[in-house]
Amino acid sequence: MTSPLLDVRGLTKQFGGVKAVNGVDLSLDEGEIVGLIGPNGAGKTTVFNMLSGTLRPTRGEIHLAGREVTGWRAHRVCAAGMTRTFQVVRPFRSLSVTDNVLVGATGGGAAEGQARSIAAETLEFVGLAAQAHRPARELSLIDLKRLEVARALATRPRVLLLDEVFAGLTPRELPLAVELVQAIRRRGISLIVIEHLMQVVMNLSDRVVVLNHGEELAVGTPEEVVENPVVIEAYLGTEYRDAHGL
Ligand SMILES: Nc1ncnc2c1ncn2[C@@H]1O[C@H](COP(=O)(O)OP(=O)(O)OP(=O)(O)O)[C@@H](O)[C@H]1O
Repeated sequence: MTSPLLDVRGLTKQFGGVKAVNGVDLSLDEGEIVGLIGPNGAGKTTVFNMLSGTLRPTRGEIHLAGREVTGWRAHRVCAAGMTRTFQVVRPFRSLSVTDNVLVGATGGGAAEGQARSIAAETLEFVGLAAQAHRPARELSLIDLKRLEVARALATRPRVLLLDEVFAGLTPRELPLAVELVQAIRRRGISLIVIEHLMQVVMNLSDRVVVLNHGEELAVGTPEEVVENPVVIEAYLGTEYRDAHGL
């Protein structure tokens, strides 16, 4: 049996007396999309912060493509092939769209000339080529989300961690964002997606991991998870069950 691309064991983060994340195991196979869900404060963002190197785990191990990367800083984790987007997008607002993506490309280790071609190709891929020269502050919300994804993609990751990229989008925009994530996977990139919108989680995920109070409450296919009484009780609520005839 081959080992997963990302293999996380016993991941724990303690803030003072609070265990924000407590002994979480997580795996991600090549080409897989895993949905990470759970109530507010469940520990999802803290998991991403530890995986991407912005927070050092209190305990646990993170293995990426066979290498242990536990406690590595973000730029090293990124160079090893894993990067994230942020829930609240934070581009350099006065820089052009292209220059924002160049920051990602050079951060991923590309030299100047190569970074330019990566940036141009990535903007084309996410549908922002026509906006390349505009300052980031002029973009609409969906285009800012595209830019956030482009910045992360330009580092050429094998694993991309998406933190609520769908939040705030209109019902007409959601399918476009879902299609973008599917296109990213078709490029051979594996993804973990934090998401509150169950419609999106159900559409995208091969597997879903449910966190609650920092611990893993359930893991399974989207269908298994939404029918799990423990998940309904802790997160989805009986309204969800009734609305979907479960
Ligand atoms: N830097 C920090 N210092 C202290 N406590 C923190 C810190 N970061 C997060 N926490 C706490 O850790 C817990 C998990 O928070 P986290 O943001 O990871 O949850 P989440 O599942 O991402 O929530 P949301 O869905 O609201 O984004 C919360 O109780 C939060 O208050």
